[in-house]
Amino acid sequence: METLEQKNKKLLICISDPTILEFLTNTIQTYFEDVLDIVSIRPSKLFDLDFVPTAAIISHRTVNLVRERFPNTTLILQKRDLSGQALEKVVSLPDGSNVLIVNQHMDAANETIRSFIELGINHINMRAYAPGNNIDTSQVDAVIYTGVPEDCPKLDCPYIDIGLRKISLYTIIDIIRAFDLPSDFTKAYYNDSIRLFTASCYQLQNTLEQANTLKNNFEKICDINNNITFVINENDEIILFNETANKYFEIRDPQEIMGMDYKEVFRDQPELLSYIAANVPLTDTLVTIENQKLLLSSFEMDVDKSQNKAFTLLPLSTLKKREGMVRKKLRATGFTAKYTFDDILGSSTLMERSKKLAKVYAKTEFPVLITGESGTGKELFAQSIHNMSSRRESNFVAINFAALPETLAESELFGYMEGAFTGALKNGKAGMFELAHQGTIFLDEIGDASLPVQAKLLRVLEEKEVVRVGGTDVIPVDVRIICATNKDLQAAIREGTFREDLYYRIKVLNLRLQPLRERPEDIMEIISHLLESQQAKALANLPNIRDKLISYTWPGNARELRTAAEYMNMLSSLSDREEALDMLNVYFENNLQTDPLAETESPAQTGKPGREEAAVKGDYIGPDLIAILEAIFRLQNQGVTAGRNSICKTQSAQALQLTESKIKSRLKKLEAMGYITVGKTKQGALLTDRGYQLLKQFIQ
Ligand SMILES: Nc1ncnc2c1ncn2[C@@H]1O[C@H](COP(=O)(O)OP(=O)(O)OP(=O)(O)O)[C@@H](O)[C@H]1O
Repeated sequence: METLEQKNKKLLICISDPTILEFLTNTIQTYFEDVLDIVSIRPSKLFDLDFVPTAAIISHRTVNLVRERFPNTTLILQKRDLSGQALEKVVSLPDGSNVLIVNQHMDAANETIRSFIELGINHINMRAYAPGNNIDTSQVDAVIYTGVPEDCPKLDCPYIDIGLRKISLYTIIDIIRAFDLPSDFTKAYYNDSIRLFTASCYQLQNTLEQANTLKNNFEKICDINNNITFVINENDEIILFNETANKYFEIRDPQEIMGMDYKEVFRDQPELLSYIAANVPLTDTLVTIENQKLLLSSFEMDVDKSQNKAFTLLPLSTLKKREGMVRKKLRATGFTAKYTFDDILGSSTLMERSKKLAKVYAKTEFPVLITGESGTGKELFAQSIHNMSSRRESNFVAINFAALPETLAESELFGYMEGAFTGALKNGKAGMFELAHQGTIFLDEIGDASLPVQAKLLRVLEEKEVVRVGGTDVIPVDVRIICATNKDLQAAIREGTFREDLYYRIKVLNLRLQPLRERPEDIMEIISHLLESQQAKALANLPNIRDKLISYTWPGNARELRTAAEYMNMLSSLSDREEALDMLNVYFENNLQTDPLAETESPAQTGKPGREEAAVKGDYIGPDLIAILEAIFRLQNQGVTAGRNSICKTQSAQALQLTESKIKSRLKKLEAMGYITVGKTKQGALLTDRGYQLLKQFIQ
């Protein structure tokens, strides 16, 4: 046996792949050519050698041959590493890609696969390939080769050259050991290989980066909702303190408090300290920190067996701001009144009077009941009243009882709690009354509300608070009520389908909108506004068309007028004028037949001193005259003499700011019109029958 001293300096390199053989030989020579006698050969030349090398660098393919030829020689299995760049290319392949690893020899290709796996590359499916090796290449997404493109099969996919791989540090160390060389020899190689080492850590580095990104994201998420957030671990140490918390507690160096005991950090906040120390679940618990009220909540964080606890603090002032913003958003999503009095067309005496009265109502907080046939503009008026009221900045929430199924009415109006019924939304839902808080709720077609719903509505109007379906908490609501109906509510009360007590609650102020047939002057004004072109306007003004429009009874009122206007707009675009006229006449014949009922109901036939009559005569009956008539009526009923002074003190006169001198002139006017008599003595003003009939039309 050779002793250590007797060792020769011969290092054999025996590899089948000529490219790798040359590459390995060059690399090993770079480091050892001064101290070792390096011989490199292909396996076929093995038996030509006439010396026994101390060590031999071999591959998986040549190991048996060399062992057989030189049984006492130290065998060093060549190991190579990948460069960082090569690794990056491989790592960036999409997950699950089918990849061919190509080398001139299968064992070398397999060795590359082994090194990839050792380096933690496991997101791709790798198969070895060498020229002449018959394997299925139909499902290949990428080909990886080592410097020799000729070895690769011709496929339609990306080719990645990872170049010749560097010799591994282990191989260098094995050579040093085999020849008992001083360890200094590793130094030169170490400098080079440190880069390789970094590459080998590529995956680890990536994972660390991902973890860091996740941590940063988490901290950002904690900041997004602007809640003060901090996390404490089981040793009472602060392990997270978000940006909002830093600002709120005025922490100059956030890093400094990481790992600090929370009792130290919050030493000046005894109330907060006691809540944290109590170790009980907290949900929106009210705490005071430096005279400011905040809501404190705690959350157990059962992550990876840790017993961390997160806390959030939300100042009430922030909560209020958010509530305001949510309300604004709700308004933006549909709870808005878009119409104002300027959108209400018609300047007939009756329409002017309705607008005047409604504008006065807008200044008050009283409930308004708007009555009138379908399409007379009840909702238009309701929206305009809201928009002129002090509540215009808040929601206008409209609910139509004719379209609201009985089963949904309660939950829609008053909201519900989570789990109140099958299909109830998680976290429950606010009802229309809550959404209208500080604004106006418009209860359209109130005459269609069922008796049980009427009972609940009455309760809300009286108590000014709601309780959600399935809940117990009482929620105060500050809402102005405007109701509308085209039904005769007094008849409904007689029939027992409408509650009398509710009727008096909602009808504090009454606005009766007249149908178009009672104010024919408005027809042409509204229709001309809706006609888009000059041709359409000219068409409408043709004498026979105009007569038809005015004499028609318009049971659908302005809504029907809109439809007629749309039809006329469409016809006016026809180039053949005669044809347009014919079609219009057909439309009138089919649709606009004078309603015989309306004619028998006309004021002339009923003998009533109707508003139409008054308007035609030029006797304008403004809201001030009606208010005075109403005041006289009420005083008369109370047995009080209706003089200037007593009328002036009534609610209706005060709402219109009528002075005694104004009242005096109006009393004269009413007397001249035959609606009142004014006694010369203490008797005061008295309603005539005519005056009573007129007033009845305004006050149901
Ligand atoms: N004076 C008016 N000027 C302009 N448009 C009007 C006028 N009156 C009503 N309209 C229009 O007619 C249509 C019906 O109006 P609105 O919905 O306010 O009537 P309504 O009395 O509430 O009807 P319904 O009782 O059927 O609900 C709307 O398109 C409205 O803009």
